[in-house]
Amino acid sequence: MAPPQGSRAPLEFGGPLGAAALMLLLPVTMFHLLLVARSGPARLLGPPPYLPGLEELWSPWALLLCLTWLGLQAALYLLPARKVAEGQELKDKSRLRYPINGFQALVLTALLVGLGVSAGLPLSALPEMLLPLAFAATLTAFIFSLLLYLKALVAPASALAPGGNSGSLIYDFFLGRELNPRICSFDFKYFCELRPGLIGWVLINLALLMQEAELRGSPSLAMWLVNGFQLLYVADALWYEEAVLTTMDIIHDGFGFMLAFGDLAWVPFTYSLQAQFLLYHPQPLGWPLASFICLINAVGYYIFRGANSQKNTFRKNPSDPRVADLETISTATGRRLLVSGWWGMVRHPNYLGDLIMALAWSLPCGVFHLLPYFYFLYFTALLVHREDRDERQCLQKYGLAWHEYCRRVPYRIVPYVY
Ligand SMILES: NC(=O)C1=CN([C@@H]2O[C@H](COP(=O)(O)OP(=O)(O)OC[C@H]3O[C@@H](n4cnc5c(N)ncnc54)[C@H](OP(=O)(O)O)[C@@H]3O)[C@@H](O)[C@H]2O)C=CC1
Ligand SMILES: CC(C)CCC[C@@H](C)[C@H]1CC=C2C3=C(CC[C@@]21C)[C@@]1(C)CC[C@H](O)C[C@@H]1CC3
Repeated sequence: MAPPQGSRAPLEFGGPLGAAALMLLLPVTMFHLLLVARSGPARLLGPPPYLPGLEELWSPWALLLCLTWLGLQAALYLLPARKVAEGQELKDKSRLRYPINGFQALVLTALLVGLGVSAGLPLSALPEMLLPLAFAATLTAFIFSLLLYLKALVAPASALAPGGNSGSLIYDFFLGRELNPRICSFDFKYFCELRPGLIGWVLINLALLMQEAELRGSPSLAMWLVNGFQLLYVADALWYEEAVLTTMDIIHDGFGFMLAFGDLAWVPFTYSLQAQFLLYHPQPLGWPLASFICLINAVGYYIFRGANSQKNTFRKNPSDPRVADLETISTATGRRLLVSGWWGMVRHPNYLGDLIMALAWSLPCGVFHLLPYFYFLYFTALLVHREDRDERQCLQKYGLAWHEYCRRVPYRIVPYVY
């Protein structure tokens, strides 16, 4: 299939071969983690305890649950929003509108789940269903990506993403062809990025906490910490939902298998790994160490939130008194770049904060297993790669001014290290 004119971009993720490998590797890794988390030795690098048969993976009930969850989140997305935000300018100079009601969806989901549990909904049975649920979510993501690929075939050229239209079927299916696939005002990518996966992640964490309470009389301190930290992270993402409109996922990447699988399966089933590990491998944790871990998470959150808010405030209104005194450099596009404050310390201070939090989420699981540190390791790789992609895009956008920024702020993520 010929690529549409004018939309050639350098291939990422190792081209079609890399995309094919990732499409296999990502689901295999997710199932591996789900299996080893519940096994005795819980070895990240060892073989899985056994290979599950199709009868253990496939359950029509799990698929029904998965689709009901998506339906519920879609219904909450369609409720009246406190605000409707405009996205970045598109190729055709138009701007899309997005409802800002993600936090409301989180609160309403919590109320519904609370009502359900008090009426006898067996939430603590969810951990037993993680394998078939993950399988159903993977299947859903695959079929959904296929439909998105087909939808893109009839989309106008102006609706296509810069990156996912190479002409290679595998590569484009993986990266996604259409930038903002929508039906009427329902934006699939924006919906998936923040709602079903992130809220599903905290729901799975809660179910694991409840099962631990059933098994051992009460949830452990380690389980409380992991639940609390990750709930804060998800609530923050939904509270500052508008900020996602300026991420490269929304502005640059198409919606294909990578994001569909990432949002619907990878996030809920692998980001809940620490809580899964703790259910099967309880870890003693005293208050002094717990307080120290809370401090690490607080430092990470302070940097993460401070950096993200500073940039978002500056991008919305550079004369805002909170950012007006910061030093900046001008670029040929008319937009300026911050060179003092958080963004003068390293070029991605928000990634640094995020990584510190990732470490704090693993520490309650002790230091004798590598498995709960998977998220930290994977996330380091993801952010280093993401940072590299972002730098290339910024260089393209800002040219010489970006070189000047790199000269003034030489470190990327960790001061004096990287
Ligand atoms: N938990 C998870 O799995 C993931 C979490 N994240 C988190 O999501 C958040 C968003 O991350 P992400 O979308 O990658 O990128 P960023 O929020 O870091 O945004 C990068 C953009 O910021 C702008 N920018 C860069 N430097 C400056 C500067 N000095 N002054 C002003 N603007 C600048 C540029 O865009 P422009 O100039 O066009 O505004 C650049 O493209 C982060 O906190 C990250 O840690 C991200 C990925 C996965
Ligand atoms: C599994 C693949 C290799 C990659 C999948 C990537 C996705 C899981 C992530 C891509 C960007 C994401 C962002 C977030 C969650 C993970 C994904 C979807 C946040 C919503 C997390 C909370 C932050 O506050 C904002 C993030 C934006 C990017």
